[in-house]
Amino acid sequence: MQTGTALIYDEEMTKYKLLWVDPACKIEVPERLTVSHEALVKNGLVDRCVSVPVREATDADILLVHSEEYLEAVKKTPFMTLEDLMEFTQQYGDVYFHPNIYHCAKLAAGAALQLVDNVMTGKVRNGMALVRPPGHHSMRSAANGFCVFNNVSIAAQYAKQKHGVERVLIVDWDVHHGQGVQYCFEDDPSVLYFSWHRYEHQKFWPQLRESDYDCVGKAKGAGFNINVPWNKVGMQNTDYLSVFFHVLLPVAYEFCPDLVLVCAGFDAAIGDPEGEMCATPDIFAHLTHLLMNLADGKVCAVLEGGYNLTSLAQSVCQTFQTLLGDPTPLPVNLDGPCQSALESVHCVRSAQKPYWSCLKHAADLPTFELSTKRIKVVEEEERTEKVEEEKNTEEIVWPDPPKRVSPCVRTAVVLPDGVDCPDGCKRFTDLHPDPLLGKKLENILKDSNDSDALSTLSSLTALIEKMETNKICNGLVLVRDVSMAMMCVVQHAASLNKRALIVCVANEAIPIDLTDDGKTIMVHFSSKESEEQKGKYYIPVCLKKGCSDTSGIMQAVLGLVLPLGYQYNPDLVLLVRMPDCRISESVWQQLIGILQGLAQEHTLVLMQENEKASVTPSASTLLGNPAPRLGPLQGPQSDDVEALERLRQKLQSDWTLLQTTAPDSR
Ligand SMILES: NCCCNCCCCCC(=O)CS
Ligand SMILES: [Zn+2]
Repeated sequence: MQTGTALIYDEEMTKYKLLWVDPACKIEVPERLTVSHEALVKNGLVDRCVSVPVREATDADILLVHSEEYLEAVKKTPFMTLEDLMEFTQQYGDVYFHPNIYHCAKLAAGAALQLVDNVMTGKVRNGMALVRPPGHHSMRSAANGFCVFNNVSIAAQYAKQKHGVERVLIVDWDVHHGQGVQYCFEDDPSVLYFSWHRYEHQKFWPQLRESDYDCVGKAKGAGFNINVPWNKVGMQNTDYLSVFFHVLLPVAYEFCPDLVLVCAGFDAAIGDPEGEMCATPDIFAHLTHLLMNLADGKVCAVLEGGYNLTSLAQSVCQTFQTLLGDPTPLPVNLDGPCQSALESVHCVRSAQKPYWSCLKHAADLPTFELSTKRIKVVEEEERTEKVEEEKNTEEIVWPDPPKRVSPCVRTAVVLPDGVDCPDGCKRFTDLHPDPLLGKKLENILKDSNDSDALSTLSSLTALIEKMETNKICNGLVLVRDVSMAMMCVVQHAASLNKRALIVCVANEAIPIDLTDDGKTIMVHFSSKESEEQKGKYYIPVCLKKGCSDTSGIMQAVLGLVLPLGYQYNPDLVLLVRMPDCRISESVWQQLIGILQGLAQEHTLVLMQENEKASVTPSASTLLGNPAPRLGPLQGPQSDDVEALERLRQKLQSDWTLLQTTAPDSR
């Protein structure tokens, strides 16, 4: 299995800067790279990465995206006087040139290509390039928004041409719309471009009509361009996650990319003068994690924006730690998305509905949107350049991201004799069995002197305690009686006052009486409608075709289990696979991989002891290896979707992160 995270950085890219007065450009400073790299050094992350050298992009590389006349023009800048540089700059918007910027722009693009080469040839699993100048605003024949060459667009074309990549997903989490990327691929169905961006109904830079949610791509590329406008500032972690759960991830899994490129701009983080958002740096740990089970883990992040040097450095470290496989931090107290974010999610899903089967049941455009659409057209004429007032975001403070310590044992296993311990795992036995355990579990144990059941259960309970004290990250346990073991875990977690999220894949309904006390929440996948409607903590997901229905499961995991799980914020995730369920191995691995974003990766996998064939694949994913791709997903069954939507309607007043439509409260 491929491992290793590439870090691509060269201090040469710090050797250009603004040589004259220009308020719009003064935030793009060399210190952006130095503080990021220094933070990586300070946190011991550079030593854990594979350092890959930069290279200069060749003319041929650059001509994959840019025109010859533009390249020839930029080639002249190293020999220009200051006056010439200022005059040359005038023809473009919100960008500046410098005698050394052409060299640095070739290195920035070349760094992205080095990253693609190393990931595609399997020298590393994933990585990030720390570069400047950024790229996503530059266009075929124009520099723009601090960008000279479109680093990520060049990397996408290069990956297709040199490595035969057929489908590239570009996730642009920078707070600005990468219009240069959109223009490059808007009629290209092999490159799915996703961007969220501060928009404020076209009042925010670059004030383009084509940045709105209804610009979905052109001709064959229709549906392969996804714009999520933020029409207000102050967006928080929950707003970002809501868009990943209800827009990006369902489409990304349906698209099933061979490669994921990230326009990793951190001006979307709190404290940034451009974005003026409120999402904290640790959110990038989760956004990165949520992409790492796509494309067999082939994720290449390339730095774009990010102008608050504190939040930039913290966000870069959060991203690298997740690429390296460190446990994600707890997603603390997420409330639901704000009204404006919800409207954007609603509008994007309805605009993309014709193109993606995962969205075929999405709601239509909210009525108010149709009316404001006309109003917006009217405002078009009135649009005036907003006067740039100095943003005093320097005063904003936020807590340091939590330490993310990897337990010394990543994956512990409790297996019957005769089942080998998978490489990288540690066989676990309870060294100090609790003599009273039989008594404590008598309500669960049918036969309290069933010695090996008792020993398994005591290992199970001891394993949970080792996870809760962060000695062990996650675990895999094979038992004879899965239901009984599950009840034991539920009871033990409750006794430790730990909140458990249980995801149970079965075929039949299972005998379990969950106390509705909120200490445990269970999502139960089965092929049978469960007659009793239990409280808000027991969520039956019925799939007509049962757990063999890949797209049905994935639709529910991404659109229901993830939002629920992130909002519930458990200390422990228990994944239970009932013997009768027919889930496919790779879907099971996706489930394990995706849900590791919760509970600081304290995932406990519970299976029947005869599922020996599943031990190695389950352990592989628990060890942090990416789950295998599922292939492009078909649409889920209509009646399953309708059942899921009924469930959403019922739950979303309690679990607001489940919402996908804005109440028509205009
Ligand atoms: N004429 C009004 C100026 C408005 N500011 C422009 C800032 C461009 C930002 C580009 C960027 O951050 C790349 S990620
Ligand atoms: Zn930006």
